[in-house]
Amino acid sequence: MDQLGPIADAVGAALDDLAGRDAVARMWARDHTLWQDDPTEVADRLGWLEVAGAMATQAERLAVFGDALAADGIRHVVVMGMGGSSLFPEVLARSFAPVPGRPVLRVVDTTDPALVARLSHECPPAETLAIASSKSGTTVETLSHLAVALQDVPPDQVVAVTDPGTSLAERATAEGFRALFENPPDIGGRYSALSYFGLVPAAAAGLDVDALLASAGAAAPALADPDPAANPGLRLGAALAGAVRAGRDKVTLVVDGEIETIGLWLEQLLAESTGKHGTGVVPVAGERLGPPEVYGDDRLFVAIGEHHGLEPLAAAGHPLVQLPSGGTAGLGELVLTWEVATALCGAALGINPFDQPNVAEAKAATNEVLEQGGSEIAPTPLADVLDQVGPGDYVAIQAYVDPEDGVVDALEDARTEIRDRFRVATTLGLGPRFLHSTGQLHKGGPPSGVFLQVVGDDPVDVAIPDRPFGFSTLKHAQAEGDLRTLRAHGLRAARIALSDLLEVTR
Ligand SMILES: O=P(O)(O)OC[C@H]1O[C@](O)(CO)[C@@H](O)[C@@H]1O
Repeated sequence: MDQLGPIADAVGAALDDLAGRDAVARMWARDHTLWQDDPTEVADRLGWLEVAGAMATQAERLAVFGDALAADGIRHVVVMGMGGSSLFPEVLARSFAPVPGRPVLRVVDTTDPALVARLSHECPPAETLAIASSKSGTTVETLSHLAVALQDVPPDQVVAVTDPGTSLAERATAEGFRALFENPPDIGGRYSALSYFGLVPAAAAGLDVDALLASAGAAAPALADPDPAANPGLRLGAALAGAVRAGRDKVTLVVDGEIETIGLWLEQLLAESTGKHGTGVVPVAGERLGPPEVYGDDRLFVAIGEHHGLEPLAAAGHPLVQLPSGGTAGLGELVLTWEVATALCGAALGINPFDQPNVAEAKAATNEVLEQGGSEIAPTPLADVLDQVGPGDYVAIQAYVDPEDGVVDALEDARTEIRDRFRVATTLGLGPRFLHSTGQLHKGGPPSGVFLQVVGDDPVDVAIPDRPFGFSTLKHAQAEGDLRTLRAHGLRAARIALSDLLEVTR
């Protein structure tokens, strides 16, 4: 049962507003004026509403594709993509046990050279299928990984998932890739989980695509119901918008262990969709659950599944929304419910939940650094930055490190310590993944972020074919470019020495 407490009035107002504008019906009718008069990046971004049904007609093709991989001796499937093109495959890889006799699914969405170097040892080229996933077909990380893969893997072990007509689609045909899956172009990256972007990796790993789609399909009628009592997406969207309006914009996700990594996907959906024009939901994913006294009065807790430790939070006056968890069997429903909620939250907040107006800035700054050469950035003492943290802020650790290194756990400890000491929300994003997820919110959302950037050293580098720089240079340029962009927005952002940040727990 939801316990909305201090945000109940604001949630009621959001529900009234959405009902008054006939929001649910207009959304399903693909009426872009629900969000803005200009149809650009709205009218052509609503294909996710019905994609589960459309994809059901492709289930046979996907099954044939998956069966053939196993028969051809493929043991590893590596998805190369960023943000919306890779995070749902990451959820699949981490939520489902490998299917016996089928390839193991893995995702690469980092420019950390240590991981890139390891990957080619851990996934022998003769047994590996590489999937290049990019809506635009132009994302530098994805194209760099593809270039590395093509050094060792023959084109008939490479697949492209992209929009029709992109340069990646042209390459798939010209270079004889094993398959090209052209995605419906009216679906934005972060809403693409139930399209080819999620389903091709699922089929390759031998997962039950039909079940995933059926779970979403079964949820659709309720999600189209204008009655909030019947529509969990409408209730959730109003709760998110009401929380933002009531100053509780730190939406803290507490997720069922089996599908824990859905938090990563939800983070990018919420942050990139709502974090703009100075407002938005600040999703807090993967933060350890604590006692009431470590939280400020800027939180809304959203729990998926049953958890110990929530009742004391509600009793202490923190608003709580509880959603059932269907585990892996309910993933399709969960995805569609949150997409509906996010789209309606955007309508209630008066923003377009389908664009990402600030993402290009950091990309441009990275290119500038690559062209002009990087600079030596002297680390700022952590204490100097933490001195600036106050109530209502959030501290975002942005770590350009090897995602599989133990340092990530140590950073989680540092994160918890900062949360407990300052009673502020904390996030931990791995670079450059977060640039395609929370990066939009950091720059365009509420200016309450305090950004701690750490950049791991690279004992080895990996060259990127056909580029004048390797992964290490790219990683450092991405970090520097983002730091410049955050500072250009007047935000509190600093490079911190990794050792200094880890010291915080001692
Ligand atoms: O699928 P693409 O075009 O490679 O883009 C990857 C990601 O980059 C972003 O455009 C923004 O960083 C996301 O919205 C998107 O999911």
